[in-house]
Amino acid sequence: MAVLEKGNITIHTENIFPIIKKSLYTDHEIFLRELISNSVDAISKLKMASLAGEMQGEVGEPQVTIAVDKEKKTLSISDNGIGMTADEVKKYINQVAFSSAEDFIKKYEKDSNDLIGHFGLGFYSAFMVAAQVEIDTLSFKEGATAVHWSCDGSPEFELTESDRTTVGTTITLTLQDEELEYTEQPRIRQLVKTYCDFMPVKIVLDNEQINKQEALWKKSPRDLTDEDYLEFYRYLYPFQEDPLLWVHLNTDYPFLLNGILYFPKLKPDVDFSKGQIQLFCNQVFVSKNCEAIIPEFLMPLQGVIDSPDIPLNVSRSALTNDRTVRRIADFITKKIGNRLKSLYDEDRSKYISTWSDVGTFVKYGAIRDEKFKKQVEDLIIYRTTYQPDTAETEEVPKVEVQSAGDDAWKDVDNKDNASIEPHTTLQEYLERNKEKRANQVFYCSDPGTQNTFVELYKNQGLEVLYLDSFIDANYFIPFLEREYSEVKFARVDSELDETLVEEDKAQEIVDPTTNKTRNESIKELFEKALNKPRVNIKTQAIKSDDPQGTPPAMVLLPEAMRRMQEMAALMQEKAMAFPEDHILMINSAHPLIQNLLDLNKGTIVQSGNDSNSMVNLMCNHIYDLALMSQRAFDADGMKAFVERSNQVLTNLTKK
Ligand SMILES: Nc1ncnc2c1ncn2[C@@H]1O[C@H](COP(=O)(O)OP(=O)(O)OP(=O)(O)O)[C@@H](O)[C@H]1O
Repeated sequence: MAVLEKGNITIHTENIFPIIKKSLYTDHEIFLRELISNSVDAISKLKMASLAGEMQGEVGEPQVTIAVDKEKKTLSISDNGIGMTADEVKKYINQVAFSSAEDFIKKYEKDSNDLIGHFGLGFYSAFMVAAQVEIDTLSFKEGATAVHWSCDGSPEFELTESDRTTVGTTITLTLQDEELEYTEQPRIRQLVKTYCDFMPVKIVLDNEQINKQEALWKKSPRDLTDEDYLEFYRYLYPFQEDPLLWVHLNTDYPFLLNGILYFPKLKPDVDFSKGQIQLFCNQVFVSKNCEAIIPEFLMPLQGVIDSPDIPLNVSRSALTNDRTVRRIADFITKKIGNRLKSLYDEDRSKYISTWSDVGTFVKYGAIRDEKFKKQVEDLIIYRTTYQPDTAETEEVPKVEVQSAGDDAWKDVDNKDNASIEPHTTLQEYLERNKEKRANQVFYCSDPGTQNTFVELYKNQGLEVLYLDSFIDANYFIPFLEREYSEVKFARVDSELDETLVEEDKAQEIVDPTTNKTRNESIKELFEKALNKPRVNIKTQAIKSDDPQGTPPAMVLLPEAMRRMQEMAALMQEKAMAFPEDHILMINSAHPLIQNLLDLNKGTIVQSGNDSNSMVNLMCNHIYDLALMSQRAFDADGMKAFVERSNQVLTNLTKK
C-alpha cells in the first residue's frame, strides 16, 4: 500500500507522550468516553451534512461498534459518521488534536487531577492506554479515498491508503501490556454504562446494544408521567426507596441546562458534603461529583444535571467562581424553592407527608442561603400538638392543615395517608398562642423521652412544636433564635412553665417543731435519701384535675446548660452524656409525695416496716423513675433499680 505521508506530528514538546501515558491522569479509562464522544460527534456531523443536502445517498442507522481482540491485544471503536479525508486527518489529528493536547498538558500538568471529569482530552487520550493507535477512515465526501493513519506513541506518524469501503471511522488501539483490562468485555460494558449510557447513539458490543440511550432529562416534562420519573430514578439508584419529589430543570437561556433532581428519603446520617448528583455534558457522563456546582445544602439531592455551559477543563476552584456556574447554582436553588412552594399551595397533604425528609433540606437551605431562605421561610412547618376540631362524620379521613396566609384551618382530603398529623408554621403558632404565652415556643426534640412533658403541656392547653429532626437542636433552633430574636425557645423538659404549676399552697408549715414548710420538708427528705449534691432538688405543685395522673417527679435539664453540653458534645463528635447536674422537680401535689411525707412523719403506720429505710428506698425509686423517662439506664443503674424494686416489694409484702 502506498505511503501517502510520513512525518512528525506538529508539537513543540518532545515528551508529550510520556506525560500522557504515565503521570497526567489517574483515570485512564476516560479515553473510551473521549473516543466514543468523537464517534457520536462524527455521526451527528454526518446527519447535519445530510440535512444540508451535502451528501449523496442515505445515512444509515447511526451506530458505534466496539470490538475487542484479546489475542491481538486490540480494542476498536467504529462509527458510521462523517469520516475524514487524508487532508482532514493531517489537519485534525496531526495538527489540531496534538497541538491542543500540548496546550492542555502544559496548562494542567500540575493540577490535572483536580479537573472535573478530565474533560476535553480528546483523541490523544488514547495514548494513555495504547502502544499504537490506528485510524481507518473514509470521508462522506464524493470521490474521497479511504486513509489509514498510524502512530506508535512517538511524535512520528504514517499515513497510507486504506481499502475501507464504508463511510465512517474505526480507531484501533493496540493496548499496552499493563492496560489489557480494556480487552475484557465486562470492563467495556461497565465503562459504557458509566460514561456513555445516555449518549444519543446506539453503542454495540458483540451484536448487543449496551447503552440505554434515552436521556429522560432531555425530554419535555409535558411528555412524561410520574411513572417515567420513578422508573428513571430506580434505574439510576437501584435498591433505593422511591424518591419523595422531583424537579425537572429545563432552560436554554441564559445558559443551556437540563436535569432532573430528586428528593430522596433521608437517612439520619445524611452527609451534606457528599453529592450524589451526576454531571453530564451533552449526555456524556462527566462526574458524579457536582460539589463545585450545586449549593452545599442541595447535596443530598439525587439525579442528573446536564449543561454544555459548565466549563469542564478548569480547576474546581475556578469552577466555583465561574459566573455561569454561580448563575446555574442560583437557578437550581430557585427552581427547588418554586417546586416546594407549588406543592405547599397545591397539595398540602403531600407536602406534609414528605416534610420529615424534605424539611431537613429546607431548614438547612434556609440556614445556608439567604435567597433560598426568603423563598421558603413561609413554607417551613412544624408538627404540632394543636388539635383543631375535626368533623367526625365524614367518611374520608381528613387532615387538618392551616391554609396559606390566614389562620383558618381547612380540611384536606387525605385518602392516601390517614395518619398525617397537624402541622403549623411558626407565625401561626405564635399568633395562636400569643394570649397565653407571647413570644414563647415550647418544643419537643424527642417524643420518645419527652412525652410525659408534652402531655403535661397539652393538658394545660399549651401547644408544643416537634423540633425533632437531627439538624434542629444544634443548627435550626439557634438559627430561628437569630431570625426571631424576640422569641424564646424552651424544650418541654427544661423547666416547667408557670402556667403548669399551682401558685403555691405548699408554703404551709407542716412541721410546727422545726417551722418547716411542706416544700422544705420534701426537699430535705429527697436530699438526704439521694445524697447527690449535683442534683438540684426543687418542689412544685403541678396543676391538674387528676394529680394521680401527673408524674410524682421529673428530671429537668435547664435550656442554656443543656445546650452548652450539646454543643460541646457536637464539637467532640460524640453523643451527649446525660448531665450529672440536673434538676429533680418533685411534684408536691402528687398523692405519692403526700404519702411519703406522712410516712416519714410516721403518721401512716406500716406494720413491721422500718419507715426510714422505706422512705429512703421510695425517694430513690421516684428519682429513678423520673430519670428513666428521660434516658435508658446503664448496666449498673439497671441492676440497682431492679434490686431496689425487689426490696420495695419485699418490704410492702412483709407481714
Ligand atoms: N471518529 C471520528 N470521526 C471523524 N472525525 C474525528 C473522529 N475522531 C476525531 N475526529 C476529528 O479529530 C478532531 C480532533 O479530535 P479531538 O478528540 O482531539 O478533539 P475534539 O473532539 O475536537 O475536542 P475535544 O477535545 O472536546 O474532544 C475532531 O474535532 C474531529 O474533527
